[in-house]
Amino acid sequence: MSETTPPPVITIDGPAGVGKSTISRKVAARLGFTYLDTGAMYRAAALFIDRLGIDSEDETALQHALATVSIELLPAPDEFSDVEVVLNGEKVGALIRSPAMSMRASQLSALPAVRSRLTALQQEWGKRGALVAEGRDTGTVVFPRASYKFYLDASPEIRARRRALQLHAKGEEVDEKKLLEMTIARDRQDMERPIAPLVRATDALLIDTSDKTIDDVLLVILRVVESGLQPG
Ligand SMILES: Nc1ncnc2c1ncn2[C@@H]1O[C@H](COP(=O)(O)OP(=O)(O)O)[C@@H](O)[C@H]1O
Ligand SMILES: Nc1ccn([C@@H]2O[C@H](COP(=O)(O)OP(=O)(O)O)[C@@H](O)[C@H]2O)c(=O)n1
Repeated sequence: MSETTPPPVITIDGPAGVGKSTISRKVAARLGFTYLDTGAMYRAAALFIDRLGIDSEDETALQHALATVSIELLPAPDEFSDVEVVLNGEKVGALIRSPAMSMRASQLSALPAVRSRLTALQQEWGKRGALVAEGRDTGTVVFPRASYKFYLDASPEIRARRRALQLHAKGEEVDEKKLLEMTIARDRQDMERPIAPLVRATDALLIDTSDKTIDDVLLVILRVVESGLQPG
């Protein structure tokens, strides 16, 4: 029996607010790949669990509930917008993007039942076509054999500032000091969890975006991908 080659996958991981979504959307648009926002799936799962009021310690109840949950990602209308997230038929985009939901998603994403279900759903996406996947563990756990892997980084201060500007542009009130504290706390939580922690894959290219524009970062990634230099 002949094995078919899986579609190509590019992974882009990194801490909160570093530019993963912005860059991934652009890379996907340039290459004609599908953009997979795995963080949006963790956010939707957190909302789902909280709405049901499941005890997060109850692994069996979590597994049972998550077995049938439907989390769809609809393509963003343009390369500047977030993907629309449909949770069991309901559009929940506006509900899952708040700083409070970011923290909640981070807490619940440490649970084994949540990780195993979402990882499986993400790997299904990988079978359907070429992907740019972004999150925390896309290069380490979800797609360890990805064709190209990138890890974006920048100081917490720079990331909190970018996030503050982003929320401000949406007309939201922002306490930048609090945002910085939350960014640091969330990174620590994501990096210190035992399962699929945020860590650079040994074969991922590290890009420090602190002094780079969005276009600079895009160019670095496209150069690597188009030159075919990074082995999968
Ligand atoms: N290199 C960069 N320079 C300046 N701003 C950036 C850069 N990369 C991303 N941004 C901005 O930072 C904010 C957060 O980016 P986003 O892509 O949402 O991060 P993430 O998906 O990693 O949380 C957005 O407003 C985005 O436009
Ligand atoms: N592959 C992923 C993606 C997100 N997550 C979790 O989901 C949370 C929200 O992810 P996100 O990518 O939407 O967050 P931002 O980086 O956009 O702020 C993270 O803080 C992680 O705890 C994860 O555990 N694994």
